[in-house]
Amino acid sequence: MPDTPAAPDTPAAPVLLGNEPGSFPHGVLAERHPAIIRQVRENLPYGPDRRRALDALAANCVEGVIEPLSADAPDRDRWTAWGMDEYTGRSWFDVPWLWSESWFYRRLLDAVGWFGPGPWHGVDPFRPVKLAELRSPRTDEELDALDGLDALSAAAQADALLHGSLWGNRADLGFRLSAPGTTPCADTPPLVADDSARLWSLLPPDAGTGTGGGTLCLVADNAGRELVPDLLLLAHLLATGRVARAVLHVKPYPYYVSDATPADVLDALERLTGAKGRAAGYGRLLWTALTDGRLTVRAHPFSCAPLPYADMPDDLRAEFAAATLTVVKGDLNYRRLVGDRRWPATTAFADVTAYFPGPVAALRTLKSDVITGLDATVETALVAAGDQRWRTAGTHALIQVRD
Ligand SMILES: O=P(O)(O)OC[C@H]1O[C@](O)(CO)[C@@H](O)[C@@H]1O
Repeated sequence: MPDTPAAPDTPAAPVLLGNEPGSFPHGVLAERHPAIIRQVRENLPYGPDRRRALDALAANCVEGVIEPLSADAPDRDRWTAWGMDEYTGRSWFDVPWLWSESWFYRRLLDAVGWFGPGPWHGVDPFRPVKLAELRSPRTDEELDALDGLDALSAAAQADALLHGSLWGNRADLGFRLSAPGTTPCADTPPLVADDSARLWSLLPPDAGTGTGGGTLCLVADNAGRELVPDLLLLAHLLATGRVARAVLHVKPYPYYVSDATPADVLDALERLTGAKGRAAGYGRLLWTALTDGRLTVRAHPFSCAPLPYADMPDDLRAEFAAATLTVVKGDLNYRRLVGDRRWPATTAFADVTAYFPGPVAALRTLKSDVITGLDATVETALVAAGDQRWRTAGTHALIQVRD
């Protein structure tokens, strides 16, 4: 399988595995995945066959080994190219953590009958939790707060929407299964890196007016309370002429519990168009932009690949190369962007993303060990403030740009 180093000129750090008891990746494989299966079992009335399959997966993912997809699996060839044969027979804990996690979600879809011919074909096992979040009063509050933006300067409005999209990444349903009630850490500033000025310099107002304006790719992460502010940001960028077109990349199938799929985009859009005030206006703008082609939704198979973006296929590479800026959202996408490795925290973000075919920005709250691009002073302060939970608790965030 491909194993392109994220940055040919930077010595590659070791790839993260899940086989170290007590480590964060080990906890995800040993505890979070079984908890996700229990949640899926409770949230939909699956029949005995599906329940048996879920129980079998619960045992296999903790105690078993990787078993190949069935011969008639529609994506068997793709997974073969992504390393399935190489890892068959190995413990889930002994292969790259990134690979193992993606494999979990792929096998979960088998267990619930997503690909099968039966009644559960195409039914998102995470839909109940996604919808509950989208319909929650918290979402109403966030949409109502948008009307307060009118009192701000244009620059402050843009920053508010950028930060809404950034911190929306904390609303991750899988994450909350094992990190309930995390609160921002008062000891160190919540933003560990802030390249927002560089980001805005790449998207000047009105650069997108006329026919030759720029395209923004936004590689989305979670549905619901992250996707809503992502859409608001896109609407604002289109409305202010900072971009002429936007491409929203989502997952082709349910993944990492709350990751956004095309169906989730429609649900979020409905939430916006059904809202009041500025939110509704943005909803209508996005609806029109979808119909006239200024906004497109992509669900590329590689979006669910268990591999870093350094291994992206040529068609995706060409898309990102043509964009004025690609904004990559969330923790998992960050791991895939820089490579899921034990980088020293001060490793230059520009070095580990040098392979990326165009300007790229990461908007991420920190929910796993991987981190790059920190100033040494920031790292020292974070470490001095206590334990290493700043890396994983979602209390800190970053905006990093490589142009
Ligand atoms: O939704 P996000 O921001 O990608 O976070 C998902 C993260 O949750 C985990 O599943 C566990 O932290 C990570 O593997 C992953 O990076």
